[in-house]
Amino acid sequence: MNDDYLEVRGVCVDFDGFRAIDDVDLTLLQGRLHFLIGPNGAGKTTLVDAVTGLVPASGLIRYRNQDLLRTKPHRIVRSGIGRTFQTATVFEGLSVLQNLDIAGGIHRRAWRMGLARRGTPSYVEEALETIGLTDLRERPAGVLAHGQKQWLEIGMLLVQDARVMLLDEPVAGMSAEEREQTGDLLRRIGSERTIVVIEHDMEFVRSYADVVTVMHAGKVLAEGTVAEIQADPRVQEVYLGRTAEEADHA
Ligand SMILES: Nc1ncnc2c1ncn2[C@@H]1O[C@H](COP(=O)(O)OP(=O)(O)OP(=O)(O)O)[C@@H](O)[C@H]1O
Repeated sequence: MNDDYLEVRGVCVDFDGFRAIDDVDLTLLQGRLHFLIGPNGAGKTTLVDAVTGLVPASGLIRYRNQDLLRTKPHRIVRSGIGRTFQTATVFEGLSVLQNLDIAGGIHRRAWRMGLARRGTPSYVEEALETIGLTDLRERPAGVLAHGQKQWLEIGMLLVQDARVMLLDEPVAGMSAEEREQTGDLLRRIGSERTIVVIEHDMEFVRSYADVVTVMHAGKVLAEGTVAEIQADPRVQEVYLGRTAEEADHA
């Protein structure tokens, strides 16, 4: 196996004596769409916070032989790990292109020099193309549709050259069409990246997940394909049971 995977071993996060993440093990492989599901409060966002250095954690989180628990958040970004949050964090008053400029800060010098001579650098053009916003590049991000803002955020990770993308509920609030476009986008960019999606939308999980990890009360309850997860009685009890029942009545 190459070293392009994220390894989580025995990770714990405590908040004033409350154990929000409890001895979590995960191996996130490149080229698979990995989904993290579980009831509210299961610890999904906190786990992503631990990987990106936003909360202190114990245990081991390693990417490309780098120990992330001993790495500062901005260096974690530089080492190729990017994330989105539940609410979009684009700069609404700035254009799509300016948002990508800011996100590509690691490359900024090269771009500034390049801009004077050659216009928009190729990696920004590629990101615009990939997220489908080429024609909207001069638009203020604030006027974009909800789905387009989420795609811009993903574009911002692309220009950062994030090899690992941790996406917190990227399709929340999207129309069915936007969800499908997002799923296709994740498939395209996921073939050469490690992508982890926190998601509540089970229809979306069923359509796009290669691997699903179910969290409950800070622990990994189960891991497998959608079919394996759905057949697991422990998962049905804490989480999918409710969803499956709802699906039966739908
Ligand atoms: N900064 C914090 N201080 C104290 N407790 C926290 C903090 N952040 C999260 N928690 C608690 O940790 C637990 C896990 O929260 P987390 O947000 O990671 O869950 P989640 O699975 O992402 O839930 P949701 O699906 O609702 O987003 C919850 O009980 C939450 O209240």
